[in-house]
Amino acid sequence: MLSVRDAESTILNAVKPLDNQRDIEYIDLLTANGRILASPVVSSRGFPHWDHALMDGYAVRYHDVQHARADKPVILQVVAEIRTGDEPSVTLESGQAVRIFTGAMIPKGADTVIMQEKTHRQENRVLVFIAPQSHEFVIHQGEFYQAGNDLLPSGIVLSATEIALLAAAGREKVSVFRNIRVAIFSTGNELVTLEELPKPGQIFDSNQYALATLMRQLGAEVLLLGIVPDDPIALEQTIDYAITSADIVISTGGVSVGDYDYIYRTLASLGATIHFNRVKMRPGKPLTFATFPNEGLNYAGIDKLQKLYFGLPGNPGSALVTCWRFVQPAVRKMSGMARGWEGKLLKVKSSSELQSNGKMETYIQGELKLRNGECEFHQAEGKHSSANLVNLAQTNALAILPVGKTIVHPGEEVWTLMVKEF
Ligand SMILES: Nc1nc2c(c(=O)[nH]1)N[C@H]1C(S)=C(S)[C@@H](COP(=O)(O)OP(=O)(O)OC[C@H]3O[C@@H](n4cnc5c(N)ncnc54)[C@H](O)[C@@H]3O)O[C@H]1N2
Ligand code: MOO
Ligand SMILES: [Mg+2]
Repeated sequence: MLSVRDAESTILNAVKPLDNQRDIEYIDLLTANGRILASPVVSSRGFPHWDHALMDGYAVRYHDVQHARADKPVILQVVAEIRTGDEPSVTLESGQAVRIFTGAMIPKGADTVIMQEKTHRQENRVLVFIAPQSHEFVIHQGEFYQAGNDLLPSGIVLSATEIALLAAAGREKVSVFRNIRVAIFSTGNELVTLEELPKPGQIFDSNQYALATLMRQLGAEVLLLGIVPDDPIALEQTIDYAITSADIVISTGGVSVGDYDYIYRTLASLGATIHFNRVKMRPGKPLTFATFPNEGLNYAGIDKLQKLYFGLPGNPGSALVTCWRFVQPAVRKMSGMARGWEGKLLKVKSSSELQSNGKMETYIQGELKLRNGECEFHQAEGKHSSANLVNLAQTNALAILPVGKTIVHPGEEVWTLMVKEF
């Protein structure tokens, strides 16, 4: 059986990122939050654009004021005022000062700004009571960034700070990767939609809701294909449609060894390359991963990518854990993110005793909590079963017990996978 690490590398090796020429959109800056930059942004202006003042005060020549003292102020002639936004028309001569404001351009001849609190104004003269540092409160053109270099690299996720920088560079529109398209369906004769009333033996389909939510959080465009019965023909039709309509297909159920678990057989009959159908982990052992070559598929714009198929186990806990552990990194990589696809792993103290049979890499549901500024893992209190969605509702992290590890004592450190912000 494949280890979790090998399963992960098999998946990530199969993922080809979107193409930075073909798979792009040019969008308004205000709609770019969470999108991934498809090409580096270069600015033709440096940051800051001009030498400017960092304080309200007086622009001076350092040489004139270097010996100023409280008991021996230097007196300068105020020859002009430069308001923020004005282009200076004066050149400062020795013995002169210019009234200046935060953000205003420094006039030629000046090299230093003195805060107005350190001065005293007498009509058109200013008394300077303290010697500044040379170049104090002046920021120079290009000191943050020099024109022509990469201002932002491609492959980064845009958020408020990058969007602000793009605005500062005058970019109204930005080139980003298109959204990944993910098709999702549930399999199982026992499943009903939320509009139906479950008869004895039937349950509502919750997996599509879980997976659609997780995929949308990653910015994917979700195509919900509904509930498919445990029937090879219906499954074949759905999978065939799904792989021509999306970049990634996720199904739940039907991947174990039961007589009505048809996913493996259906994938094989459709000519998929099945990379694995068992992983040494709990929950999630029957996870199935396959790829479909791109030939013969003609969905406009996405026909050249290899399609990925994730057959997640039907148990709600297994479906979520395998999605967090494997599907999310794959989606991030395909989306064009340059790095940081893998889940966020955090080593913390466990406040609970954690147990495993030691045979499988075990993922234990629970919560990361801050206590006295330190992060701790608390095991979820309900019954631990991959069928227990109630337990999962407050889970924000999974503690990971590697193969061979049977117990983690309270106070001992354990690796956790963060699955929700907290
Ligand atoms: N003899 C064996 N039996 C099972 C094994 C095994 O190794 N030998 N593995 C177990 C493991 S581990 C898991 S996980 C499940 C996986 O089963 P399947 O992927 O085949 O899923 P189903 O049989 O279709 O369903 C399992 C379970 O999950 C419920 N389910 C399914 N879909 C949904 C949904 N969309 N929403 C909510 N709940 C769902 C379903 O009703 C079943 O209770 O197999 C074990 N068996
Ligand atoms: O390991 Mo299955 O994935 O019980 O739940
Ligand atoms: Mg089954």
